[in-house]
Amino acid sequence: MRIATLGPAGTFSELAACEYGRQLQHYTLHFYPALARVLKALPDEADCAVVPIENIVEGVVSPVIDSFVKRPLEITAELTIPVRFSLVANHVAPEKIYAQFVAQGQCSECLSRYDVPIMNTASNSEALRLLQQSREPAAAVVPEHSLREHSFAHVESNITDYAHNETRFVVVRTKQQAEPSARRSGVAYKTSLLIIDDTDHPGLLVEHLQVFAAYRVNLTSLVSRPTGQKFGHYHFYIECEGHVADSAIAAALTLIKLRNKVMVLGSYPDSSAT
Ligand SMILES: O=C(O)C(=O)C[C@]1(C(=O)O)C=C[C@@H](O)C=C1
Repeated sequence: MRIATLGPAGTFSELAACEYGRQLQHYTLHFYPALARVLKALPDEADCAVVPIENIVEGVVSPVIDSFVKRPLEITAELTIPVRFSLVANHVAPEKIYAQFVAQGQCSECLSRYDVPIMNTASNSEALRLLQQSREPAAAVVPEHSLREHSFAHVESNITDYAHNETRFVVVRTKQQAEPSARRSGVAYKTSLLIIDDTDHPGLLVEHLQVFAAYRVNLTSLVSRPTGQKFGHYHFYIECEGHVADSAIAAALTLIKLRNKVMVLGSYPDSSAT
C-alpha cells in the first residue's frame, strides 16, 4: 500500500501514517511538501493519503477541508495522535521563528514571549530544515520527537499551550479507490459530509439543522468554509454520529438534498469510541 503524507520525514503526519500503516501487511510512505499536494497524489501516485483534519485547539485544518470541496474523496478511517512541540534555536536571542501554520496557533503563549517575526512553513519538518540552513539567529517550532535526533544551542521544551494537545488525522482515498464502507455490527461509526451552498437564503443553516434534529442525528462537528465566490456564502463541513446507511441519516440527507448539493465523504469507525 502506497501511503501519501506530509513531509519531509519527521512530521506528525509521518507518525500518523506509520500508525495506520502498522495495521496493514505492507506499506511504503511517500512524502509531499504541502497538504493539498498530498491529496493530489491520489490515485496515480498513492493508494491512500493520511492528512490532519482537526487539532483540538486550532480546529479544522482548512486546506484539507477545501480540497474535499474541490474533488470527491472518501474518508475511510480516522486516528488521533498526541502532539507536543519544542522551540529550538541556534542562538538564545533568535530574530525570527519558523513555525508551521497549524503549529503556530498551538504554541501561541511561548511565541508571543519572543516578540519576533513568525515565518510560516508548510510542515514542522520544513521549519526545522529552514532553521538548520539559517545563518542568522533563528528558532523553529518542532515536534518533541525531533529532539532525539538533533542538538541545538537553545531548547525550550514542551511549549504547547495545552498539555492535552492532540490532532485527528483521516485516511483518504478517491471514490474509485475506496471500497464501499460496509457497516459492521458493534462498531460505532461517524459520517463526514459537505453541504454545498448554492442557494443562500435566510434560515438555510437552521433548516438543515432542524432536519438533523428531527431525525435525532447527533452532529459532532460543524464548520463553515467560505466558498471564495462572494462574502456571506459558505459550504458546511459536518460530522455526525452513525453510518450513512443508518435509516435516520439516510432520511435526513434525502430531505437536505432537496435544497442543496450534499457530498458524503464517508462513514468510518469513530476513533473516540474505541
Ligand atoms: O507539520 C506536521 O508535522 C504535520 O504533520 C502537520 C500538522 C497539521 O497541519 O495539523 C499535524 C499535526 C499538528 O497539528 C501540526 C501540524
